Amino acid sequence: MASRYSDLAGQGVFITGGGSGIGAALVAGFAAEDARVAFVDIAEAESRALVSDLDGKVDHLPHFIRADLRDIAALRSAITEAAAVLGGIRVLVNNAARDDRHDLDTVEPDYWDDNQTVNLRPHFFAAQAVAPFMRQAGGGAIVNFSSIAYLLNMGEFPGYAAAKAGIVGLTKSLAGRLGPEKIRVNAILPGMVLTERQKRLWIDEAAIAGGIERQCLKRSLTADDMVGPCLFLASEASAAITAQTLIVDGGML
Ligand SMILES: NC(=O)c1ccc[n+]([C@@H]2O[C@H](COP(=O)([O-])OP(=O)(O)OC[C@H]3O[C@@H](n4cnc5c(N)ncnc54)[C@H](O)[C@@H]3O)[C@@H](O)[C@H]2O)c1
Repeated sequence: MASRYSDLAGQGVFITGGGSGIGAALVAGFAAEDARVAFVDIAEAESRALVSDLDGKVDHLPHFIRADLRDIAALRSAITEAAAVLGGIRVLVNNAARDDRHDLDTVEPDYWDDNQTVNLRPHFFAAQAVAPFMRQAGGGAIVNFSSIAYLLNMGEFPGYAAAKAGIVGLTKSLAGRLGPEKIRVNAILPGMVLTERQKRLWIDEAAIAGGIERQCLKRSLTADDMVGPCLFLASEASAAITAQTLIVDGGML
């Protein structure tokens, strides 16, 4: 892939949930810009396969760290390790999530807490942990993955939807706090993106057809469709953009 954002070359980039789905496309996309990438995931086999697959194709081979984002100590230690390996961190992409379906009538407090511990809490603590490295670098960019799902009144995942709405509030608050230090914070709201997990668990042919029917663009979105918008928000091409949400849904909303 031709380099589109040359200022990203050599920059340290930390991505959560980079082992599969959109995260894997982001790892490959930043690496293709010659960025130095580290990513965390719990999916070890997929993460190691991704690194092997990129071997020989990119200048800086991405660095995988196994870490469960529910464990904040492990997340902090992964960010410290990444900064040492990459020579600093200038970009954070909070991508990981778990969109498990759950029913209003049966959710218990433990489930709710665990859901937020994956879908919202790490976003704050990753930002807190990368901020010192971004200050050292003279600035940085944080991209948080939210979702259009919280705008669609979907009843099957209230905890996930609440977290995705929370990410937008978090994005705006962090942008206010970190803007004076030249750290920009924005959110991407993907639409229906056909990752392997989505196809395996939730999206059948009828759902795909229904989604395309609602979109202006009459094709399915792929993980690669999220890469350009994320590179843009990470790069100096968007130097004056912060506290914003970018909807990437093929025109569904
Ligand atoms: N796919 C879509 O249609 C869609 C739509 C809207 C928003 N999004 C958002 O885009 C982002 C990526 O979505 P995706 O579809 O690629 O998801 P995915 O489930 O395919 O991948 C998420 C990755 O995060 C990892 N992960 C999950 N829990 C983790 C944990 N506790 N610790 C470390 N890693 C963990 C998984 O192993 C996986 O590699 C998410 O924030 C999601 O909410 C996706």
